[in-house]
Amino acid sequence: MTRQQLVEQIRTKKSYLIVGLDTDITKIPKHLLSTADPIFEFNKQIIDATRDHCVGYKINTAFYEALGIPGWGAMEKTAAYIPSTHFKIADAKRGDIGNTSSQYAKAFFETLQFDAITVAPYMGSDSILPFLEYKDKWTIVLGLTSNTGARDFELQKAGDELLYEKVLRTTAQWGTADQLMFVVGATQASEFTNIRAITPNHFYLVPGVGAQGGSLKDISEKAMNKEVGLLVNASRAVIYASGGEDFAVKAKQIAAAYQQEMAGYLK
Ligand SMILES: O=C(O)c1cc(=O)[nH]c(=O)n1[C@@H]1O[C@H](COP(=O)(O)O)[C@@H](O)[C@H]1O
Repeated sequence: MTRQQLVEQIRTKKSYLIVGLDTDITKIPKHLLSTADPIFEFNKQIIDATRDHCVGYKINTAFYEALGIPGWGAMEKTAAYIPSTHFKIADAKRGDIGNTSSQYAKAFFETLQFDAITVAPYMGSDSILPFLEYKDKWTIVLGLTSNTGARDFELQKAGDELLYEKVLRTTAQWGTADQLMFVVGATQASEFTNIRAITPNHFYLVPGVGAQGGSLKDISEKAMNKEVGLLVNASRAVIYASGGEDFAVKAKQIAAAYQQEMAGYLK
């Protein structure tokens, strides 16, 4: 999906919501456990219920990998079920020596046909460049993450700047804003203005609203650019809005509420 298509979809729907499919077999409603593929069945109903309110889905691969082959199967089926109109993110946080990253890129961009993948920048340029060779796909580099551990490295000084600032400035040179995004945690409000100043044109994938307590208002007011430039993810707050048989109805209500709030922030 091109940047222009993404922006158009956001403008049309008045939403920059990404629904996170962090589907945990221990948290899905019990009545689904007797179906042939409970994880896929849950995702399918969540997608059907929320698709009008969001612009994409983020599959957190950990929840699928944890289940072995059945989990991988559910991920493949879910990825194929996501409508082609929607942005499809593999939240896999990969990155390794070059020839290994090439295989990760092939797995997620070609075999599973995701539009985007999250990658960790710690190993440097040769670990990221194989993803960026796919010019029509999106590489989403961890910038400033939402977790408390962001203080351990990302918010430490690296010379005369913070490590995350160095990551943003350096990786922004490796690809264009048409193929590179950054993860910016919604919980890191004090840094939003600075981050936008360093990377004025990039899209951000913003996790951390909902269950982690980040503010949709803060990120929207401080980091939106003229092309919106934000994809805000909510996982648990949407998909586990109810643990009962009405889970999809409740997920739709929460997704619609995010959409409505987002519509108010769009310039
Ligand atoms: O890359 C991510 O998506 C990510 C980066 C980050 O800094 N923080 C973060 O929470 N995430 C992911 O975003 C999702 C957040 O889930 P909820 O807190 O349930 O909305 C999970 O899939 C996390 O793995």
